[in-house]
Amino acid sequence: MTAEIIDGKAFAETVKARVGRQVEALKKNHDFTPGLAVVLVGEDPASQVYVRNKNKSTVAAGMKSEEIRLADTVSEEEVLAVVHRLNDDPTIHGILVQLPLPKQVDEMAVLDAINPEKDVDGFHVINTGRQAVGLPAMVPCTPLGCIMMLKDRLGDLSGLNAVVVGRSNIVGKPMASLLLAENCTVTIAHSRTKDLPAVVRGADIVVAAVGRPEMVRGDWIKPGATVIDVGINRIEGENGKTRLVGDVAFDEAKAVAGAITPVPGGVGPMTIACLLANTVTAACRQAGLEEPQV
Ligand SMILES: NC(=O)C1=CN([C@@H]2O[C@H](COP(=O)(O)OP(=O)(O)OC[C@H]3O[C@@H](n4cnc5c(N)ncnc54)[C@H](OP(=O)(O)O)[C@@H]3O)[C@@H](O)[C@H]2O)C=CC1
Ligand SMILES: Nc1nc(=O)c2c([nH]1)NC[C@@H]1CN(c3ccc(C(=O)N[C@@H](CCC(=O)O)C(=O)O)cc3)C=[N+]21
Ligand SMILES: [Mg+2]
Repeated sequence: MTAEIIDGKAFAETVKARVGRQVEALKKNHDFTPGLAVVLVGEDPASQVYVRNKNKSTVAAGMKSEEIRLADTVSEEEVLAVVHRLNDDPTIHGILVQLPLPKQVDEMAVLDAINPEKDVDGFHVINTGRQAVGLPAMVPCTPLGCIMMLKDRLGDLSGLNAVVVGRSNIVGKPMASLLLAENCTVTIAHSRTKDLPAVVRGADIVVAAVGRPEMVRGDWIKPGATVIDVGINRIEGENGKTRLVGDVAFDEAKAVAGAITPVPGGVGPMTIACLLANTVTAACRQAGLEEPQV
Protein backbone atom coordinates (compact mmCIF):
# COMPACT_ATOMS: atom_id res chain seq x y z
CA MET A 1 0.00 0.00 0.00
CA THR A 2 1.18 3.48 -0.66
CA ALA A 3 -0.48 6.53 0.81
CA GLU A 4 -2.27 9.30 -1.00
CA ILE A 5 -0.16 12.46 -0.76
CA ILE A 6 -2.35 15.29 0.54
CA ASP A 7 -1.55 18.33 -1.60
CA GLY A 8 -1.66 21.19 0.91
CA LYS A 9 -0.21 23.59 -1.60
CA ALA A 10 -3.04 23.04 -4.10
CA PHE A 11 -5.67 23.12 -1.33
CA ALA A 12 -4.19 26.38 -0.06
CA GLU A 13 -4.44 27.89 -3.54
CA THR A 14 -8.19 27.20 -3.64
CA VAL A 15 -8.65 28.73 -0.16
CA LYS A 16 -6.59 31.79 -1.12
CA ALA A 17 -8.56 32.21 -4.35
CA ARG A 18 -11.83 32.17 -2.36
CA VAL A 19 -10.42 34.75 0.06
CA GLY A 20 -9.40 36.87 -2.94
CA ARG A 21 -12.98 36.80 -4.28
CA GLN A 22 -14.34 37.75 -0.85
CA VAL A 23 -11.95 40.70 -0.64
CA GLU A 24 -12.97 41.81 -4.14
CA ALA A 25 -16.65 41.71 -3.12
CA LEU A 26 -15.97 43.70 0.07
CA LYS A 27 -14.15 46.37 -1.93
CA LYS A 28 -16.81 46.57 -4.63
CA ASN A 29 -19.90 46.46 -2.42
CA HIS A 30 -18.66 48.21 0.72
CA ASP A 31 -15.51 50.11 -0.32
CA PHE A 32 -13.83 48.13 2.46
CA THR A 33 -10.33 46.58 2.44
CA PRO A 34 -9.22 44.10 5.15
CA GLY A 35 -5.74 44.80 6.54
CA LEU A 36 -3.19 42.49 8.15
CA ALA A 37 -0.13 43.55 10.15
CA VAL A 38 2.76 41.16 10.84
CA VAL A 39 5.35 41.98 13.49
CA LEU A 40 8.72 40.30 13.07
CA VAL A 41 11.35 40.66 15.78
CA GLY A 42 14.96 39.80 14.94
CA GLU A 43 16.63 38.30 11.90
CA ASP A 44 15.73 34.59 12.16
CA PRO A 45 16.03 33.54 8.49
CA ALA A 46 13.21 30.96 8.63
CA SER A 47 10.84 33.49 10.19
CA GLN A 48 11.77 35.96 7.47
CA VAL A 49 10.76 33.41 4.81
CA TYR A 50 7.36 32.90 6.48
CA VAL A 51 6.81 36.62 6.81
CA ARG A 52 7.71 37.17 3.15
CA ASN A 53 5.33 34.38 2.03
CA LYS A 54 2.53 35.80 4.17
CA ASN A 55 3.12 39.32 2.90
CA LYS A 56 3.07 38.17 -0.73
CA SER A 57 -0.12 36.14 -0.26
CA THR A 58 -1.85 38.99 1.57
CA VAL A 59 -1.16 41.43 -1.24
CA ALA A 60 -2.13 38.81 -3.88
CA ALA A 61 -5.50 38.41 -2.13
CA GLY A 62 -6.06 42.17 -2.44
CA MET A 63 -5.64 43.00 1.23
CA LYS A 64 -3.60 45.69 2.88
CA SER A 65 -0.37 44.27 4.33
CA GLU A 66 1.83 46.02 6.86
CA GLU A 67 5.12 44.54 7.98
CA ILE A 68 6.84 45.82 11.13
CA ARG A 69 10.42 44.68 11.65
CA LEU A 70 12.07 45.21 15.03
CA ALA A 71 15.64 44.47 16.12
CA ASP A 72 16.15 41.45 18.38
CA THR A 73 17.42 43.86 21.06
CA VAL A 74 13.99 45.53 21.23
CA SER A 75 12.43 46.05 24.67
CA GLU A 76 9.09 44.58 25.71
CA GLU A 77 7.72 48.14 26.05
CA GLU A 78 8.58 48.87 22.41
CA VAL A 79 6.83 45.70 21.19
CA LEU A 80 3.80 46.53 23.33
CA ALA A 81 3.74 50.06 21.92
CA VAL A 82 3.60 48.65 18.38
CA VAL A 83 0.76 46.31 19.35
CA HIS A 84 -1.19 49.18 20.92
CA ARG A 85 -0.72 51.31 17.83
CA LEU A 86 -2.01 48.46 15.62
CA ASN A 87 -4.95 47.85 17.99
CA ASP A 88 -5.91 51.53 17.49
CA ASP A 89 -5.42 51.54 13.70
CA PRO A 90 -8.86 51.18 12.02
CA THR A 91 -7.26 50.05 8.71
CA ILE A 92 -5.69 47.01 10.44
CA HIS A 93 -8.06 44.13 11.22
CA GLY A 94 -5.55 41.36 11.88
CA ILE A 95 -2.37 41.41 13.99
CA LEU A 96 0.17 38.60 13.99
CA VAL A 97 3.29 38.78 16.16
CA GLN A 98 5.72 36.17 14.89
CA LEU A 99 6.91 33.75 17.59
CA PRO A 100 9.27 32.99 19.24
CA LEU A 101 10.16 36.40 20.68
CA PRO A 102 13.60 37.19 22.12
CA LYS A 103 14.03 36.28 25.78
CA GLN A 104 13.77 39.83 27.16
CA VAL A 105 10.20 40.00 25.76
CA ASP A 106 7.43 38.18 27.63
CA GLU A 107 5.42 36.35 24.95
CA MET A 108 2.34 36.00 27.15
CA ALA A 109 2.31 39.75 27.85
CA VAL A 110 2.52 40.56 24.14
CA LEU A 111 -0.20 38.07 23.14
CA ASP A 112 -2.40 39.38 25.95
CA ALA A 113 -2.03 42.96 24.62
CA ILE A 114 -3.48 42.12 21.18
CA ASN A 115 -7.13 43.08 20.80
CA PRO A 116 -8.82 39.62 20.74
CA GLU A 117 -10.95 40.75 17.76
CA LYS A 118 -7.74 41.37 15.78
CA ASP A 119 -6.02 38.20 17.02
CA VAL A 120 -5.90 36.32 13.70
CA ASP A 121 -3.45 33.77 15.19
CA GLY A 122 -6.09 32.84 17.79
CA PHE A 123 -3.43 32.77 20.51
CA HIS A 124 -5.12 35.20 22.96
CA VAL A 125 -6.57 33.43 26.02
CA ILE A 126 -9.98 34.91 25.17
CA ASN A 127 -9.96 33.10 21.82
CA THR A 128 -8.49 29.91 23.33
CA GLY A 129 -11.26 29.90 25.93
CA ARG A 130 -14.03 30.77 23.48
CA GLN A 131 -12.95 27.96 21.15
CA ALA A 132 -12.72 25.49 24.03
CA VAL A 133 -16.32 26.09 25.14
CA GLY A 134 -17.74 26.23 21.61
CA LEU A 135 -18.27 30.00 21.21
CA PRO A 136 -17.33 31.85 17.99
CA ALA A 137 -13.57 32.50 18.16
CA MET A 138 -10.51 33.20 16.07
CA VAL A 139 -9.01 29.72 15.59
CA PRO A 140 -5.22 29.14 15.30
CA CYS A 141 -4.22 28.89 11.62
CA THR A 142 -2.05 25.77 11.67
CA PRO A 143 -4.57 23.53 13.50
CA LEU A 144 -7.40 24.98 11.40
CA GLY A 145 -5.55 24.10 8.20
CA CYS A 146 -4.95 20.57 9.50
CA ILE A 147 -8.66 20.11 10.27
CA MET A 148 -9.60 21.34 6.79
CA MET A 149 -7.30 18.76 5.16
CA LEU A 150 -8.58 15.98 7.45
CA LYS A 151 -12.24 16.74 6.72
CA ASP A 152 -11.51 17.02 3.01
CA ARG A 153 -9.94 13.57 3.05
CA LEU A 154 -12.08 11.74 5.66
CA GLY A 155 -15.40 13.59 5.80
CA ASP A 156 -16.92 13.19 9.26
CA LEU A 157 -14.20 12.68 11.90
CA SER A 158 -16.62 11.44 14.61
CA GLY A 159 -15.34 8.55 16.68
CA LEU A 160 -11.91 8.39 15.09
CA ASN A 161 -8.89 7.92 17.36
CA ALA A 162 -6.64 10.96 17.00
CA VAL A 163 -3.17 11.18 18.51
CA VAL A 164 -1.51 14.61 18.66
CA VAL A 165 2.21 14.43 19.37
CA GLY A 166 3.18 17.78 20.96
CA ARG A 167 1.36 20.03 23.44
CA SER A 168 2.51 23.56 22.63
CA ASN A 169 0.07 26.42 23.05
CA ILE A 170 0.38 27.30 19.36
CA VAL A 171 -0.05 23.87 17.74
CA GLY A 172 -0.55 20.76 19.90
CA LYS A 173 -3.14 22.01 22.42
CA PRO A 174 -5.38 23.89 19.97
CA MET A 175 -5.11 20.95 17.53
CA ALA A 176 -6.34 18.56 20.20
CA SER A 177 -9.17 20.93 21.11
CA LEU A 178 -10.33 21.21 17.47
CA LEU A 179 -10.21 17.42 17.02
CA LEU A 180 -12.30 17.04 20.18
CA ALA A 181 -14.82 19.51 18.76
CA GLU A 182 -15.00 17.21 15.70
CA ASN A 183 -15.91 14.31 18.05
CA CYS A 184 -12.60 12.48 17.79
CA THR A 185 -11.29 10.45 20.71
CA VAL A 186 -8.18 12.50 21.38
CA THR A 187 -4.86 11.55 22.96
CA ILE A 188 -2.18 14.20 23.51
CA ALA A 189 1.36 12.80 23.65
CA HIS A 190 4.51 14.69 24.69
CA SER A 191 8.06 14.21 25.93
CA ARG A 192 6.91 12.39 29.09
CA THR A 193 4.63 9.96 27.25
CA LYS A 194 5.46 6.29 27.90
CA ASP A 195 5.89 4.06 24.85
CA LEU A 196 5.06 6.69 22.26
CA PRO A 197 5.24 4.21 19.32
CA ALA A 198 2.48 2.10 20.93
CA VAL A 199 0.31 5.18 21.53
CA VAL A 200 0.71 6.31 17.91
CA ARG A 201 -0.11 2.79 16.64
CA GLY A 202 -3.64 3.22 18.02
CA ALA A 203 -4.31 6.30 15.89
CA ASP A 204 -6.59 6.65 12.89
CA ILE A 205 -5.31 10.24 12.71
CA VAL A 206 -1.73 11.18 13.67
CA VAL A 207 -0.74 14.84 14.00
CA ALA A 208 3.00 15.28 14.55
CA ALA A 209 3.98 18.68 16.00
CA VAL A 210 7.22 17.99 17.81
CA GLY A 211 10.03 19.88 16.10
CA ARG A 212 12.26 16.77 15.82
CA PRO A 213 13.24 15.77 12.29
CA GLU A 214 11.68 12.46 11.16
CA MET A 215 11.04 11.28 14.73
CA VAL A 216 7.77 9.45 13.92
CA ARG A 217 8.75 6.21 12.16
CA GLY A 218 6.85 4.14 9.62
CA ASP A 219 6.37 1.19 11.98
CA TRP A 220 4.52 3.49 14.44
CA ILE A 221 1.75 4.06 11.91
CA LYS A 222 -1.42 1.96 11.83
CA PRO A 223 -2.02 0.75 8.27
CA GLY A 224 -4.37 3.14 6.46
CA ALA A 225 -4.05 5.95 9.03
CA THR A 226 -4.09 9.63 8.01
CA VAL A 227 -0.82 11.38 8.92
CA ILE A 228 -0.55 15.17 9.27
CA ASP A 229 3.03 16.37 9.58
CA VAL A 230 3.28 19.86 11.09
CA GLY A 231 7.06 19.81 11.59
CA ILE A 232 9.31 22.25 9.74
CA ASN A 233 12.93 21.27 10.29
CA ARG A 234 15.94 22.38 8.29
CA ILE A 235 18.57 19.64 8.11
CA GLU A 236 21.91 19.22 6.38
CA GLY A 237 21.51 17.05 3.24
CA GLU A 238 24.16 14.72 1.74
CA ASN A 239 25.39 17.40 -0.65
CA GLY A 240 25.92 19.97 2.13
CA LYS A 241 22.75 21.84 1.13
CA THR A 242 20.01 22.30 3.73
CA ARG A 243 16.64 20.72 3.08
CA LEU A 244 13.28 20.89 4.79
CA VAL A 245 11.90 17.79 6.53
CA GLY A 246 8.94 17.18 8.80
CA ASP A 247 8.57 15.38 12.12
CA VAL A 248 7.58 12.17 10.28
CA ALA A 249 9.93 9.83 8.35
CA PHE A 250 8.01 10.47 5.15
CA ASP A 251 9.10 7.57 2.92
CA GLU A 252 8.57 5.00 5.68
CA ALA A 253 5.20 6.38 6.75
CA LYS A 254 4.01 6.73 3.15
CA ALA A 255 4.37 2.96 2.69
CA VAL A 256 1.92 2.28 5.57
CA ALA A 257 -0.44 5.25 5.86
CA GLY A 258 -3.66 5.81 3.94
CA ALA A 259 -2.83 9.48 3.38
CA ILE A 260 -0.01 11.79 4.43
CA THR A 261 0.95 15.46 4.13
CA PRO A 262 4.38 16.24 2.67
CA VAL A 263 6.93 18.78 3.94
CA PRO A 264 7.17 21.19 2.25
CA GLY A 265 3.82 21.53 0.49
CA GLY A 266 1.51 20.28 3.26
CA VAL A 267 0.56 22.10 6.44
CA GLY A 268 2.72 25.21 5.83
CA PRO A 269 0.82 26.61 2.84
CA MET A 270 -2.52 25.85 4.55
CA THR A 271 -1.39 27.88 7.57
CA ILE A 272 -0.92 30.94 5.40
CA ALA A 273 -4.24 30.41 3.60
CA CYS A 274 -6.05 30.14 6.96
CA LEU A 275 -4.36 33.31 8.17
CA LEU A 276 -5.83 35.18 5.20
CA ALA A 277 -9.25 33.59 5.79
CA ASN A 278 -9.10 34.57 9.48
CA THR A 279 -8.21 38.14 8.50
CA VAL A 280 -11.33 38.44 6.33
CA THR A 281 -13.44 36.92 9.11
CA ALA A 282 -11.98 39.33 11.67
CA ALA A 283 -12.37 42.33 9.35
CA CYS A 284 -16.03 41.54 8.64
CA ARG A 285 -16.82 41.08 12.35
CA GLN A 286 -15.14 44.42 13.16
CA ALA A 287 -16.99 46.23 10.38
CA GLY A 288 -20.34 44.57 11.16
CA LEU A 289 -20.47 43.04 7.66
CA GLU A 290 -21.47 39.52 6.61
CA GLU A 291 -18.62 37.51 5.15
CA PRO A 292 -19.26 37.45 1.38
CA GLN A 293 -20.30 33.96 0.20
CA VAL A 294 -18.30 33.80 -3.02
N1 LIG B 1 3.71 24.21 9.30
C1 LIG B 1 3.36 25.20 10.11
O1 LIG B 1 2.56 26.02 9.76
C2 LIG B 1 3.95 25.27 11.48
C3 LIG B 1 4.98 24.42 11.80
N2 LIG B 1 5.51 24.43 13.06
C4 LIG B 1 6.52 23.40 13.34
O2 LIG B 1 5.90 22.40 14.14
C5 LIG B 1 6.84 21.85 15.04
C6 LIG B 1 6.30 22.00 16.47
O3 LIG B 1 6.18 23.36 16.78
P1 LIG B 1 5.79 23.88 18.25
O4 LIG B 1 4.53 23.22 18.68
O5 LIG B 1 5.87 25.33 18.23
O6 LIG B 1 7.02 23.26 19.09
P2 LIG B 1 7.37 23.29 20.64
O7 LIG B 1 8.84 23.08 20.73
O8 LIG B 1 6.74 24.45 21.31
O9 LIG B 1 6.65 21.97 21.21
C7 LIG B 1 7.11 20.69 20.90
C8 LIG B 1 6.28 19.65 21.61
O10 LIG B 1 6.80 18.37 21.26
C9 LIG B 1 7.03 17.61 22.44
N3 LIG B 1 8.20 16.75 22.29
C10 LIG B 1 9.49 17.12 22.16
N4 LIG B 1 10.30 16.05 22.07
C11 LIG B 1 9.50 14.97 22.14
C12 LIG B 1 9.72 13.57 22.12
N5 LIG B 1 10.95 13.07 22.00
N6 LIG B 1 8.65 12.76 22.21
C13 LIG B 1 7.42 13.25 22.34
N7 LIG B 1 7.14 14.56 22.36
C14 LIG B 1 8.17 15.41 22.27
C15 LIG B 1 7.25 18.62 23.56
O11 LIG B 1 6.90 17.99 24.76
P3 LIG B 1 6.97 18.73 26.21
O12 LIG B 1 5.79 19.64 26.23
O13 LIG B 1 6.87 17.62 27.16
O14 LIG B 1 8.27 19.44 26.23
C16 LIG B 1 6.32 19.74 23.13
O15 LIG B 1 5.03 19.57 23.66
C17 LIG B 1 8.14 22.57 14.76
O16 LIG B 1 8.88 21.82 13.83
C18 LIG B 1 7.69 23.88 14.13
O17 LIG B 1 8.68 24.43 13.28
C19 LIG B 1 5.02 25.25 14.03
C20 LIG B 1 4.01 26.12 13.76
C21 LIG B 1 3.41 26.22 12.45
N1 LIG C 1 2.62 33.99 15.67
C1 LIG C 1 3.01 32.97 14.90
N2 LIG C 1 2.11 32.34 14.12
C2 LIG C 1 2.49 31.30 13.32
O1 LIG C 1 1.65 30.71 12.60
C3 LIG C 1 3.88 30.90 13.33
C4 LIG C 1 4.76 31.59 14.17
N3 LIG C 1 4.31 32.61 14.95
N4 LIG C 1 6.06 31.24 14.23
C5 LIG C 1 6.62 30.24 13.32
C6 LIG C 1 5.60 29.20 12.94
C7 LIG C 1 5.98 28.44 11.69
N5 LIG C 1 4.95 28.80 10.71
C8 LIG C 1 4.98 28.45 9.36
C9 LIG C 1 4.07 28.97 8.46
C10 LIG C 1 4.15 28.66 7.11
C11 LIG C 1 5.14 27.84 6.63
C12 LIG C 1 5.23 27.57 5.18
O2 LIG C 1 4.68 28.30 4.37
N6 LIG C 1 5.90 26.52 4.77
C13 LIG C 1 6.02 26.17 3.36
C14 LIG C 1 7.33 26.64 2.75
C15 LIG C 1 8.52 26.60 3.68
C16 LIG C 1 9.86 26.97 3.08
O3 LIG C 1 10.15 26.51 1.94
O4 LIG C 1 10.63 27.68 3.74
C17 LIG C 1 5.83 24.66 3.21
O5 LIG C 1 5.86 23.96 4.22
O6 LIG C 1 5.61 24.22 2.08
C18 LIG C 1 6.04 27.29 7.53
C19 LIG C 1 5.94 27.59 8.88
C20 LIG C 1 4.06 29.63 11.28
N7 LIG C 1 4.35 29.88 12.55
MG1 LIG D 1 10.54 34.76 25.03
